[in-house]
Amino acid sequence: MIYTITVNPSIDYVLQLKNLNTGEVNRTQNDVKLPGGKGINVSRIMKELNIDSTALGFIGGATGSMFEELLSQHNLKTSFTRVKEDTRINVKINATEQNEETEINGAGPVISDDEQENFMNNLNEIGKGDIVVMAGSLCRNLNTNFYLDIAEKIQKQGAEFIIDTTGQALLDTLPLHPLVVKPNHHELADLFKVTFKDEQEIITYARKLLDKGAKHVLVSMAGDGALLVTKDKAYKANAPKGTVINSVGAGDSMIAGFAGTFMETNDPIESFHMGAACGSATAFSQDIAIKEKIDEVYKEISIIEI
Ligand SMILES: Nc1ncnc2c1ncn2[C@@H]1O[C@H](COP(=O)(O)OP(=O)(O)O)[C@@H](O)[C@H]1O
Ligand SMILES: O=P(O)(O)OC[C@H]1O[C@](O)(COP(=O)(O)O)[C@@H](O)[C@@H]1O
Repeated sequence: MIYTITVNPSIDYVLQLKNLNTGEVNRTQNDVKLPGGKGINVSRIMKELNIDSTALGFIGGATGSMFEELLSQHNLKTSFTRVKEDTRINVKINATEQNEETEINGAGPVISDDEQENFMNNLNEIGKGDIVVMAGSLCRNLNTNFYLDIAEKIQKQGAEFIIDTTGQALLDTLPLHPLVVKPNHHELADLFKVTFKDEQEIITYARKLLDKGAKHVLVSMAGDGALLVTKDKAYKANAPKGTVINSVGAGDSMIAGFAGTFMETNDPIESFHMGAACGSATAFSQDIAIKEKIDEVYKEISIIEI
């Protein structure tokens, strides 16, 4: 079984307007509320790929109830830990004529010690053969060790893990050998406080994550595609041409496609192909991609060794 952990889920409030003028009143042409958060998006893509997963995380308050209602139509297996404070609302602004996406993500609720303990106890059922995907930011008061504590616990119970987060929280878990990490190229540059001149430099820094313990490193590069880097080889997936509608969740979709396919095939290149297809298919969709779109985009992607 795959478990996804979204410590800090969100209601994604996606606003579409022609132009965003800061400091003025702006009116939307279209707006939708989606159940968001990185692990949630991973579970949703897995569902499209017909792979079973259980979504875990903290939800709370009236926004938490709304989140559950929004999620209910997706028929995911969930086992959330209820908390007192409100689930956050993340604002995503798509300015279509400016061709610009602006995101404002909330810090999330404060999680009490008891709530943290309930969450940890909920992980006791995870065991051998399971894969745990931990994704997204931590709620405002959680210690940066929180992911490390989870990784240590579920590894002792026999499970593998994948982590999609940034900064020190990511670096700390590398010695425990995550199955996959997927920084985007900006996050990878921030990790090492560098600026990349070209893809070869990206590959060099991706290999540093392998050296620190990651089993596979994907580097996503939005409209420029993605890289899969191994100790002695590197592969590139193209980003097919298409109309970008809402790229929120593209990275999560890539992880879901990679992890789900890897669990079934153990083949990193095929998994990379499916990951890239899921990422682009989501960028070309209003919401997280559906199966038909993923299949269509899959045919437009080639993986080449570089
Ligand atoms: N504009 C786009 N056109 C085509 N594919 C895209 C586009 N944006 C994202 N993708 C695909 O989705 C993947 C993940 O997107 P990216 O934006 O890099 O991740 P994140 O959301 O984590 O920053 C990319 O590597 C690419 O394969
Ligand atoms: O936990 P974070 O880093 O604040 O990100 C949360 C946001 O990430 C998303 O899961 C989208 O992630 P990506 O665009 O990086 O794939 C949104 O649904 C959510 O609002």
